Amino acid sequence: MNFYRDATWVLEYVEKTESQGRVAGSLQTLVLNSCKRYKLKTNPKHIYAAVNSCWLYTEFLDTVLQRSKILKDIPKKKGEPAFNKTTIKLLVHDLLFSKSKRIQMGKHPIKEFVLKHKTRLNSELVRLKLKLKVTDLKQLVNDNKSDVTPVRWIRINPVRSHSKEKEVLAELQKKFPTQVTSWTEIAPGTIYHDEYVPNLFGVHPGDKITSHELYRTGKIIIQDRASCFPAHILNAQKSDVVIDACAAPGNKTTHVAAHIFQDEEPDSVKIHAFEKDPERAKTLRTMIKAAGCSKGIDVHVGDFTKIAKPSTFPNVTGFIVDPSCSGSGIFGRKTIDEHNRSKEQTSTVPKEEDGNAVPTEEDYQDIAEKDLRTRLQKLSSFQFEIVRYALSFPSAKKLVYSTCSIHAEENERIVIDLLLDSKVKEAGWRVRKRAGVIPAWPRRGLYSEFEEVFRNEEEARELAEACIRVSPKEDGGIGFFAVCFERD
Ligand SMILES: C[S@@+](CC[C@H](N)C(=O)[O-])C[C@H]1O[C@@H](n2cnc3c(N)ncnc32)[C@H](O)[C@@H]1O
Repeated sequence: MNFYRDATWVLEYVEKTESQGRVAGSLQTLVLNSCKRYKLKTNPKHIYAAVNSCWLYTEFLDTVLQRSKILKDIPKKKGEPAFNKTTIKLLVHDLLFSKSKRIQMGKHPIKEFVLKHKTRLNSELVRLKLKLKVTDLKQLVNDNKSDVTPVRWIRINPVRSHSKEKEVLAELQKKFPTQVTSWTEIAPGTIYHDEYVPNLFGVHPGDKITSHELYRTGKIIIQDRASCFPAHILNAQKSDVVIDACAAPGNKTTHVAAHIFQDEEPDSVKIHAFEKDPERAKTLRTMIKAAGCSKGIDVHVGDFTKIAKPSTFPNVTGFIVDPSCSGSGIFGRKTIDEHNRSKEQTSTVPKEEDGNAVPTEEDYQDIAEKDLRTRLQKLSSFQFEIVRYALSFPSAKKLVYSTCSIHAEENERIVIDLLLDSKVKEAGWRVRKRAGVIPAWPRRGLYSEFEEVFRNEEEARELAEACIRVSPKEDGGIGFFAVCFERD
C-alpha cells in the first residue's frame, strides 16, 4: 500500500500543477521534485513509471471511471469517502492498463473495493475501445519508452579538479574500465572519449554516476554533448568577459567558466549570468557553487533585455545566448509537451453526450499545426530580439546563439533575419565560417533555408555550413542548433 500512497501524492501534485496551467519542465523533474518535497521513501523511478503511464492514459481512465460509476460507489467513513479517488485511479490503471493487469498490493479494503467493480470496469473499457475503433488503447497513446537519452555525457570540470584532470580521468577509467571508439558502442561499464569537445565523455545512461564522489565534489558535470558546443565554440580566454544572457540552470555558464578560469578558482568576476525566472536563478546559483565558480560569476535576476544596459557592460567581449525555445529537440519533455498541447485542443475522447460533432483526425492535425506555428512565431520574435540586443554591446566580438529546437524558424531563419537587419549589418557582425565552428562535425545548417534568401549559391552554402545541427538521438543526445556571430 505504501507504494500506491506515495504514487497518489505525486500524481496529485502533478495533476494540481497541470490544473494551474501549462506544465514546465519534464515529468521526471516534477516527479523528482514531489518525491523530495514529501520526503517519500519509495524509489522515484518506480513512482515515475506508474505516474507516467497513468498520465498517458488519463483521459481514457477518467472516461472508464466515470462511466463505471465506481467513484460514486465509494463507501463513507465518518461522513467522508473511505478511499482516495487518485489511489483508485492508480489501482484501476494497473488493473486495466499494466502489463500484468494486476494490482500490486496484498489484501486491503481498497483493493477489494476496486476488484468488486472489475467486470463493470472491463466492460466500459471494451465499449471505449469499440467506440475509438482500436483493439488496444496503446495505439492511441504515444509510447514514451524510447524517450530517454542514448548516452549520458559528462565533462571534467577543471575549476574543481585543480590541475589534477589526469587523476579524475584515472578515477573515471576505474569506474568505466573499457574504452570504446564510438558512442554507438557504449554499453554498461564502458566509456567513450568525445572527439569534438575536450574533456567530454560518454557513458551508458544506466550506469549510475550521480552518487559518485567525482560528481558530488563537482569534478565532473553531467551535460549533453550538444549543449557543450556553445562554450567550446565561443572559446573564451582569460582576457574575455562574457555575458550568458539566458543562463539557468547554468550548464553553459559553468562551461564558459571552465574555459576562462581553467584550473584556478576564480578571484574576480568574468562572467555575468542573467536569468529572468527567480526560481531558476536559485538553481543557477546552486550549479555555479557546485562548479566552484561563485567568485567568478555574477548572477543577475531579471529580463536581460531590460536590466543589462550596454553602457553598464562596456568590457563584455563575448556572449552565450541560449534563449527559451520550443524544446523540440529534447526528449523526456515529450509527454509533458503532448499533454500541454492536448490541453489547448479538445479531448481525444469523442463527447457523444453533448451532441457535438466528433472532430476528425484531420481536425486535430490542423489544430496542432496552427498551435505550433503560433508558438514558433512568438518564440522566434523573442529569440531574434534578444540576440539583436546582445549584438548591440559596444565591445562584443563574438556571440554564440543556440537552441535545442529542430525548427528552422528558431534556427537558420533567426540567423537570416539577423544578417539582414540594418543595425546588425552596420555594427559589422558576420557569421563565423565552418573552419572556426567545430569543422569536423558533419551535420550542418539547412541549405534550403539560406538558398531561398541568398541567391549567391556559394554564400548560401557557406552560411549553411557555418551552422551546426545536432539530430535528436541519431547524434547521441538532444536535438540542437548553434551558430557563432563575430566581428573585428
Ligand atoms: C534554454 S534555457 C537556458 C539553458 C542554459 N543556457 C543552460 O545551458 O543550462 C533558457 C533560460 O532563459 C531564461 N530566459 C528567458 N527569457 C529571458 C530573458 N529575457 N532574460 C533572461 N533570461 C531569460 C529562461 O527562464 C530559461 O531559464
